[in-house]
Amino acid sequence: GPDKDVAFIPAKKATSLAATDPGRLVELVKIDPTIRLDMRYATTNNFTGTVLYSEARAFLTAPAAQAVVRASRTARAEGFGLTIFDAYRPWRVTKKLWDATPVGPKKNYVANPKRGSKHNRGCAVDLSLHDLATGELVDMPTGFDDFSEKAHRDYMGASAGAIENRARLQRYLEAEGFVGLSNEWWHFDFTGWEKFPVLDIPFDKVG
Ligand SMILES: C[C@@H](N)C(=O)N[C@H](C)C(=O)O
Ligand SMILES: [Zn+2]
Repeated sequence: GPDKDVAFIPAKKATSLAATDPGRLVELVKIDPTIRLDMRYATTNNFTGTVLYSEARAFLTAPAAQAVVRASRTARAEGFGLTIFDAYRPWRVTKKLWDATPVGPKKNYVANPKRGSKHNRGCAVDLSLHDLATGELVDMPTGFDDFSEKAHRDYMGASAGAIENRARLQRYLEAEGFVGLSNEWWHFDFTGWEKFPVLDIPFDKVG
């Protein structure tokens, strides 16, 4: 598990999240069926090249999930949909991602399992936008999990369209209480994440 001072709910305590607990994980598509999933860690199409999730499902704590739904509504009104790459991530998967990342600068793009990831708390989301008219993902400065400086939120070497789309995504999420991670244009943390424990509940035990 993570460091002793990190509040941690291991897999065997999965039932300790009551239905009324604000930290209870909510499945995004159940509260907004228009949200599209491209859960990359449920496929080999991710930086590890291995399947890390047995199911392609996106969960967040209730307040974070509701905030994503509000962002989705604003996006849709302007002709865009949300495509989710990752949301709640069990702690054991953060451990695997960390171990799969070589020592060096790429470690800056993955949370250290000793502290846990905000994804483990159901309070971080990785996502992009698709164009509702064409169904295509919009142009962004990089693909998901590009661990280079081109992924930085302030990287200005991308096309004007990609920079505009990155700003649009940031505007939708920041209006609803998320803060963008400086290194990764696709990653947003929900304000107040400190109040939620690091979880290691597998998807099939979330309920
Ligand atoms: C691995 C990448 N998708 C990611 O989520 N990075 C942040 C820093 C994390 O692991 O929490
Ligand atoms: Zn992330």
